[in-house]
This record gives sequence, structure tokens and C-alpha cells, in this order.
Amino acid sequence: MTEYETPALEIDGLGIRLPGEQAARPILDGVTLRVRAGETVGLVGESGSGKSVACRSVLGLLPPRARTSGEVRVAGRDVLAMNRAELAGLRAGQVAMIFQDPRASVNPLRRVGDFLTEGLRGAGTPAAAAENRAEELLDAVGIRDPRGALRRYPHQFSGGMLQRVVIAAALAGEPALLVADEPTTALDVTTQAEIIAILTRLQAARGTGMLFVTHDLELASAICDRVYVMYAGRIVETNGTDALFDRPRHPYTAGLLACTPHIEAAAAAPRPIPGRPVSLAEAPPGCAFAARCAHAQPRCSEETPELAHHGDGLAACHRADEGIKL
Ligand SMILES: Nc1ncnc2c1ncn2[C@@H]1O[C@H](COP(=O)(O)OP(=O)(O)OP(=O)(O)O)[C@@H](O)[C@H]1O
Repeated sequence: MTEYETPALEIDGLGIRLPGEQAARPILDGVTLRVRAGETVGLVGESGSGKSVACRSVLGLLPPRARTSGEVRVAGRDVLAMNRAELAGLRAGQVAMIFQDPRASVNPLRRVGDFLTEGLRGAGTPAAAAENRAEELLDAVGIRDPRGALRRYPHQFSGGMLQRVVIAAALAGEPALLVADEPTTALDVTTQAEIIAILTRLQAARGTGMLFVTHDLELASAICDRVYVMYAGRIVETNGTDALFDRPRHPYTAGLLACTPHIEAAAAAPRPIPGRPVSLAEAPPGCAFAARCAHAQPRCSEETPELAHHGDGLAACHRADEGIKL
């Protein structure tokens, strides 16, 4: 792409607070990320770091009374400023989301054909043309007998086959951006590999940008061009995938890699990160990771490190330039 092309996704300084029992709870702080056309960008981090909330913000799918600051633009359009009709148009066109559990994305009482054609029909495509298009899409995701599949109900498909249907539906509106939130976690290993292969092949062929959320660093290293690492509601490091995994600058990234035996070839056994992750609401002053970090100094518990340039990437660590062996 040229440098003038509009990115599929631009998130700038996104802050989100959700209503809590007493006061609003901060969930995300200053999240900035980009996905360019045709690029696969990973978002990784432990449970509760805010990955899903960040993804949902891209579709304007935040809980009622969520308070936001910053900007989220899909294909140049500001999502946080959209009204309901504009959001519905966005979800039918520019952006599609694939969730972990395909059964949560479909209505069990409606035929797969209705699910696949409703967006096309809503956009004015005549019934017969929408059905032909749905068949093509099912064929593209490797469903045999696409015409027969259109007449079937979701319970007549395995989880892996239904996730293919969901991917077909996601691609129906030719979106600029796909948001995939742990799309294979609920599937068995062989099916996972098939789904990833389909997703990456179709995304590359169509030039769609993809934001891919995963706990699985090995998978991220295999499919992502760039990766953002999230901890306690903030981006703590980002870089091209190879640079990030070869030379992490943030001890949290290094900790995640050390838990992943196939990536950390030298490690005989995976080494878990000590302690447990905190949410942004629980995070103490300073660096939220300091209490779990073997390299923390007094300054780390006092000043929150900014995300700043180190080497080719960005890292939010006071010691990122010291060349300490992580
Ligand atoms: N609807 C909601 N109402 C209140 N708090 C929420 C809601 N959804 C998420 N949260 C809180 O927001 C924080 C971030 O959650 P999120 O689900 O985005 O994390 P995650 O990184 O996606 O975790 P996981 O990998 O387990 O899905 C957590 O502290 C969670 O409790």
C-alpha cells in the first residue's frame, strides 16, 4: 500500500471506562494501534488485559453507559461518533467480527442461508443473486455442497464447519477490516489449523486488514505481520513480529515468550510469569507490571512509563534501552 492509503483501522489514544459498583472502572488507557489494508496484526496479552473490549470498540459494541475518549476509525470513519443506523451500516459493510464461539454468532432457529444472505438482502441484492453469492462464499471456505448447506440449521454443523460459515458471512460485505477474537480457541487442533489457513488465505486474497486477538504467541508468530502486546488495559510493546519475538524490549513480552516453549527454543520447560495479571482498575501507580517484573527498580513503581521508540518498535518500559538480558 502507499503511505497515503487510508488504514483499515486506526485507534488513537483510546480510553474506556465502564460503569462499576461505585465509580466508573477504567478498562483501557491510551490504546493506539493501526491495521493497514491486507495486514494481519496480532493483539496478545493475558486474560483481562482488555483485548476483547478493544476489539468490541471497533464495532461500536460497548456496554451501555461506557465512557470513551480518543478515536477509533475504520476505513477513515470515526466509529465512536456514529449513531445506531451508521453503526449497523458499518457492521454490514466495512468491518466484520469473528468470535471464539461460532454458535454465539448465529441464530439457532434460522437456516444458514438466511444468516448468510440477510446482509446482502439488506443492501438491496435480489434474493436469487444473494443466494448465489452465499453459495460462492460457502465454497470459498471449503463447505461441500454449498447449496444443501444453505437449507440446513446451525445445529447440523460441527463447530469447525460453523466457524467456516461465520467466516463466509463475515466476508459477504467485502469488509475493509476483519476483527477475529480468539477465533479458533474453542476448536480442536486440526480444525484450528484449517480455519486459520482459510482465514489468512481469504484475507490476503481480498486485501482485508485483520486484527487477530489471541493468547497463543506461537500462532501470532506464524500469521501476524506485526503484534501489539497488551497488559492491564495499555499497549506495553509493539513491533514487527520477527523483531518482537527475536528481541523483546518489555519484560512482559519476554515473560509471555518464556511461557511458550516452541518459540523459546532454548528453554527446556516453559517458565510461567510469577504472580497474576491485574486489570487497569486494580493497577498500582507506576508500571502495572512492576510487581511481577524481575527487573523492576524503585522508579518503576512511581512513574508510569510512556510507550516510546526503542529500536524498530515501541515499548513502555523505563529500562527498555539498557540492553538488559530479558
Ligand atoms: N461488560 C462488561 N462490564 C464490566 N466490565 C467488563 C465488561 N467486559 C469486560 N469487562 C472488564 O474489562 C476488563 C478487560 O476485559 P477483556 O474481556 O477485554 O479482557 P481480555 O484481554 O479480552 O481477556 P480474555 O483473554 O480473558 O478474553 C476486565 O477487567 C473485565 O472484567
